[in-house]
Amino acid sequence: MSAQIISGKSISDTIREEMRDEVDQLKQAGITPGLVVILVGEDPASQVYVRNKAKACEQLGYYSEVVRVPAETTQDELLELIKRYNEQANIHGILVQLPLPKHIEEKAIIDAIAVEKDVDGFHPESVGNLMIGDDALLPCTPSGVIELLKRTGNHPAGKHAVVIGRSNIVGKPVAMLLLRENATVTICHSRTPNIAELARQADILVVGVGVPKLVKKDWVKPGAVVIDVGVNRLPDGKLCGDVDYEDVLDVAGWITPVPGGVGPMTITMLMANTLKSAKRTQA
Ligand SMILES: Nc1nc(=O)c2c([nH]1)NC[C@@H]1CN(c3ccc(C(=O)N[C@@H](CCC(=O)O)C(=O)O)cc3)C=[N+]21
Ligand SMILES: [Mg+2]
Repeated sequence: MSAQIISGKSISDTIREEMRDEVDQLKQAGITPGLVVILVGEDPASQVYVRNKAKACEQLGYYSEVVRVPAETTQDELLELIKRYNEQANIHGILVQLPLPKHIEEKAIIDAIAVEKDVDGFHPESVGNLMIGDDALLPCTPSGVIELLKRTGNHPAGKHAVVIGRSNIVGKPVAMLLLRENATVTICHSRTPNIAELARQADILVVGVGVPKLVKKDWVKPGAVVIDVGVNRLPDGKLCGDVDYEDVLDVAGWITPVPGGVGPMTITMLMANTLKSAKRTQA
């Protein structure tokens, strides 16, 4: 038996279609959702994401700006730029593409973004609200993962979810969202001695560590749902996940491909967050 492929591309298209009415209504009320993406330096991988985000904005009729500043931009200059967009009423979401050049402290930048425009969900106040279950803009990749699960009928409630990775942008928030959905959650990381054994107990396995093809078929329980958050650029230019897709395909019950899995969902959730933020400005 071969796993069912979870098409993030197609689910993403569905969600964007579902959003269209809401966007149009808001625009008729005089509010066009606006997103600014700030790109520091010339990282070629970042360029692709930025282009995909701009495309999604165009498709949904958002106002979008892409601000490209040189890699030598100082922290103060970047803070000044953020301050400007914090105050700009036609902008509802601010995304500063990470990682930043070494001379800029990421925390200072994230902290400076107005929490109501924090469409990445990386601000400490957004993270805190997620943790206590209050209303918040949720981080895009983790909320995309939850959407993929729910929309394929793989509801997390009562399941054992194993998360490999503990980053602030993927592992920790996705674990918290799975918990909120009533899964039992295990978080594994580089110092976990028996990762394969724990992974094999997962009904839902979420992997986001940045190690190409780390997860092999003997890490996966037959029939499990495998969500691959990895986006690794191989030397040949091809994109590859943290899961050995070919190897895992005939043991998993469900699997996300890379590309075409979690990636498009990240962008769609960014669009959803921007819409949510824009709607909140309505009287
Ligand atoms: N502040 C910030 N927020 C982010 O959300 C953020 C970031 N910084 N830095 C970089 C990572 C990475 N990321 C991706 C988004 C979309 C795809 C995506 O659309 N991937 C497509 C293919 C893209 C391609 O072909 O290269 C896919 O998987 O099918 C991938 C990766 C957002 N990130
Ligand atoms: Mg994001």
